Amino acid sequence: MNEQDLNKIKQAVTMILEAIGEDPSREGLLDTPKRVAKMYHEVFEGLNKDPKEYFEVVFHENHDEVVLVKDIPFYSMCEHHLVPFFGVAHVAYIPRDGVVAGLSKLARAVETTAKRPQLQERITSTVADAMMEMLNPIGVYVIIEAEHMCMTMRGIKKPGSKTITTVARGIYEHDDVKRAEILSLLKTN
Ligand SMILES: Nc1nc2c(ncn2[C@@H]2O[C@H](COP(=O)(O)OP(=O)(O)OP(=O)(O)O)[C@@H](O)[C@H]2O)c(=O)[nH]1
Ligand SMILES: [Zn+2]
Repeated sequence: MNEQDLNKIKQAVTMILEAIGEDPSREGLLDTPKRVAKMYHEVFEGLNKDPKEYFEVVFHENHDEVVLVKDIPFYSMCEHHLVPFFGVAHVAYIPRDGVVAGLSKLARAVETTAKRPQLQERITSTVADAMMEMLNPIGVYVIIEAEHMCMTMRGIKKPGSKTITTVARGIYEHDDVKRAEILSLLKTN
């Protein structure tokens, strides 16, 4: 985000403050437009990145069973209301021909994908598709559990409600046993 874009956000935030009946020149709000611009720069920085990048470097290891990184925390912004939704992602895949990714890269792909105006379904499928394309694994299974603040603090107001999305690619699309394996691994501590 360049200086011009940051200024656009600052102006917009000043206008919002005016529109809600606040006084943007009072002491507590003086730096708010600048702070919000900085925050948007941070929470939307995934817009400039492609999660596929993280899978450009791979290792070769003779491992042909599941690799699961679970409970990856993430924060995102709902694209309809620009309020947060957050939770955990579980990313599983079965390498093909020993092509494995660094474990942190699975978490990085989730984080980068989440840092945009998003839908939970799209985060789930983007991560799965990036891994399918770059690692050509036997299969990928991504599960995301999240709480949407647009459903808790406003609107329908259902605090505690959780949304779970799953995306299965490759073998996971039609292999119930393989999917059940992941679900049972998610239950273990
Ligand atoms: N599918 C999907 N829907 C989402 C997600 N985040 C928020 N939503 C929904 O997006 C919808 C937007 O609906 P609209 O009717 O256009 O907006 P609204 O009047 O503010 O809707 P309410 O939340 O029902 O008050 C709502 O039903 C939200 O719950 C998401 O990640 N995936
Ligand atoms: Zn929303």
